Amino acid sequence: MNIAFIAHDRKKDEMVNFVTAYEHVFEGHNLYSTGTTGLRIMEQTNLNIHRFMSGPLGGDQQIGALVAQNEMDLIIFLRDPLMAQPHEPDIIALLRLCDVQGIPVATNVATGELLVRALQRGDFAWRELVHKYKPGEA
Ligand SMILES: O=C(CO)COP(=O)(O)O
Repeated sequence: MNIAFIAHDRKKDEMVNFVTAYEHVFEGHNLYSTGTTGLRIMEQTNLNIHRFMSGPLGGDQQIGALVAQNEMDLIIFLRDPLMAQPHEPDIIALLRLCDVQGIPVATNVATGELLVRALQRGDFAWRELVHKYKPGEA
């Protein structure tokens, strides 16, 4: 599965702890992140993550481009609900595209845990069908 990690600054420690706890689950998947989030996770784990630009510089939009193509299977996006972000429109756009494509997205650790356990159980197998039959393809 293609999985993306994104965390705002005051949520980065929480993200690192979360990914570390489930490192054994994530290690078998293709991992993506915004710039600084991915750096922090890679410093603390043995995971290999494809890092896009930092969020304020367009990283959310880069991940959004994969979502638009229905190529992202799961997004863990730990947003900071108590601090305004300069790139708020990019954040809203990414979440909107997740809803357009029906992509599972967790915006807090509690939901993240549920989705990761579902991933472990094989509940994401339907995404393989999505990858197989992309819109516009025969
Ligand atoms: O701002 C972000 C998401 O909106 C996260 O970006 P960084 O991972 O580069 O800090």
